[in-house]
Amino acid sequence: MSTLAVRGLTRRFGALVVLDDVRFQLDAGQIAVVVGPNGSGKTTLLRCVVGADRPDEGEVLLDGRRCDETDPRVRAAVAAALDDIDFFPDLSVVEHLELLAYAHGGTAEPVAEVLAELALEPARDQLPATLSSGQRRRLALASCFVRPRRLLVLDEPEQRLDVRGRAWLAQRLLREKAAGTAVLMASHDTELIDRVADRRIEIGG
Ligand SMILES: Nc1ncnc2c1ncn2[C@@H]1O[C@H](COP(=O)(O)OP(=O)(O)OP(=O)(O)O)[C@@H](O)[C@H]1O
Repeated sequence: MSTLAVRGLTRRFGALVVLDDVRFQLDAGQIAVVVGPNGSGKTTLLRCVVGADRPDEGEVLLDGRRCDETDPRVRAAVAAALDDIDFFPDLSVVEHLELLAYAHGGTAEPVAEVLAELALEPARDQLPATLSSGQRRRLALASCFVRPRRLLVLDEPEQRLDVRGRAWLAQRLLREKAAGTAVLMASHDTELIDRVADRRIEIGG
């Protein structure tokens, strides 16, 4: 059974049909990259997959069950970094990561490594309001990697990463794949896509 199955997904905003009968499957250890021009609906597709937006038609199945973000099993399995990440204003970087790890049934063990990988160690005790936009993006990514996950959903994870960060990202995604995580991501970075993608899901254009 596929980790993720998307069937007949359609999303309209007024007269604008953004997603039109999108369908695909994603197995454990596969990386699928959603590609398409600006405004083609990549973010909308990812939002529908994680339950942050509701499709007008179609369904999203996780392990054969309808994906509902209020289902604890779904929330335990899906780690996502989309655009709209909010942080608790009074928790530091390291406190966020530890909280997320524990909240999803993990331990704080991965936190030190993830802080180092994402160059967040110097900011570990800062509050979110004091972070640069790049550090906020990296904290959003870090939030996915400190917790248990079987499906990872990332919206343009290359954004605001420098050359070293992008090299790290490719390696990290390949490690996710090797560990059996299913990865669904949107990206405009052709080099990254060529390195990691098992499959391209083309929408729009
Ligand atoms: N809540 C909304 N209400 C109305 N229109 C919306 C809404 N969300 C998205 N859209 C429209 O849907 C289209 C697809 O947007 P989306 O953000 O999914 O594209 P994208 O492929 O991720 O774009 P980009 O590559 O620029 O990030 C755009 O025309 C956008 O304006």
